[in-house]
Amino acid sequence: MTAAVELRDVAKEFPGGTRAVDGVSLSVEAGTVFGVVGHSGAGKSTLLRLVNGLEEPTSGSVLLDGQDISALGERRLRPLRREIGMIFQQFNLFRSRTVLGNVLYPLRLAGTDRAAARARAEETLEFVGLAGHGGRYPEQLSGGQRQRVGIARALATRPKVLLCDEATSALDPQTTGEVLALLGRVNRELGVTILLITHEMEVVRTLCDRVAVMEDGRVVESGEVYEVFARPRHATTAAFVRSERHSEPDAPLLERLRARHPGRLVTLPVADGNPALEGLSELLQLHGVDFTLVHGGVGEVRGRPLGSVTLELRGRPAAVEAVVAGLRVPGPVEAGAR
Ligand SMILES: Nc1ncnc2c1ncn2[C@@H]1O[C@H](COP(=O)(O)OP(=O)(O)OP(=O)(O)O)[C@@H](O)[C@H]1O
Repeated sequence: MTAAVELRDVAKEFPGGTRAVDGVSLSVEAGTVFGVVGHSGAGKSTLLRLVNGLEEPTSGSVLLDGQDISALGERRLRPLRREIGMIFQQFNLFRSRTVLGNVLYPLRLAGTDRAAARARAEETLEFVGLAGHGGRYPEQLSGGQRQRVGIARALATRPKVLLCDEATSALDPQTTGEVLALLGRVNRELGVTILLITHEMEVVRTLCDRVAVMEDGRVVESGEVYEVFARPRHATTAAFVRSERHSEPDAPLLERLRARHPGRLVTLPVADGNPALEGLSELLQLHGVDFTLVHGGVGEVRGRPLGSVTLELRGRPAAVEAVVAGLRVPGPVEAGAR
C-alpha cells in the first residue's frame, strides 16, 4: 500500500548549521492519524514545512502519495499542494474577511466557479458546526469557533491530507476536546489522513493511531499509540507518557505515601498484555500478605486500559519479598519499592 505521506531519511540543515531535521524516516498510511510529539525546538514545525513543500530537504526525500515532491518543480508541485490542507495554532484566518470569505478563499484560488465554491463552502461550514455563521468576522468568534473556520478553510478543496500545527495548543481543555472530536470526524467521515505535530500527549491519546517522538531533529521512538503509551522504550517518550498517566506516583508523592504507609510500596502498571494483576490475590493469600490500595487509577487509551495501582504490602519480610518476586511485571515496576 502506498503511504499518503512518506519521509525517507530526510535532513534539513539551515544556514548556520542547525540540523532541524536529522535523518527522519516515517510513513503515514492513508486514512490514519499520525502524531509527532516533541519539546520546543525538536524539529516538528520544520518537518511539517518539509511535507507541505515550504522547505526543501537538504537530503532525503518527501513523498506524497508515492510522488517525490523534492524532485518536482513549483509548477508540478502546485496541484499536489491542493491535496494538502493545513491548520495552525493561531488559526491564521484573514481578519478582514468573513467566515464564509475565509472558507471561499482556497476555492477561488483553485479556480472553482462562484456558485460551486459557495455551495462547497457552506456545506463545509455545516460539517464543522458553523452553519449560519458565514457572515461573521473572526474576531466575533471564540477560539474554538475560529479553529473550526480554520478546519473548514483547510477542507474546502477536499484535500486528502490535513496537516495540523499545534492545532489545539491555544485552546482551553473543553474546547480542545471539541476540536479533537471534530478532527476525529474529519478522519473517519471524510477519510482524510491527518499528520499533526503537538507537545500535548492528550492530543495523541485521543486522536492518533500512530505516534513518533522527536528529539534534536531525530525520531527517537515511534509506533502504535497504545503500545508506545503502555511500554515506552525511550526516556523522552517515558517522560511524555508519564504526564498523561497521572496515576503513577512521582518522587514527592511517593515520599508522602511512604510517610503514611510503613509497609512495602509496589506500583503495578495496568495495561493489556500485562499479567501483573492476574493471580495477585492468590499470591497474597499463598504468602499470607495483606495489602492496602494507596494510590492509582486506570484510564483508557484508544479504547484499551492503561494506568497503575500502588499497593502497600504488609506481612513478614520474607513473605512480602516472595510476593514481590512472584509478581510477573515486565519492565520497571518497583517505582514504589524500597
Ligand atoms: N528558518 C530557520 N533558520 C534557522 N534555524 C531554524 C529555522 N527554523 C527552525 N530553525 C531551528 O531548527 C530547530 C527546530 O525548530 P522547529 O521550529 O522545527 O522545532 P519545533 O519542534 O517545531 O519547536 P516549536 O514547537 O518551538 O516550534 C530549532 O533549533 C530552530 O531554532
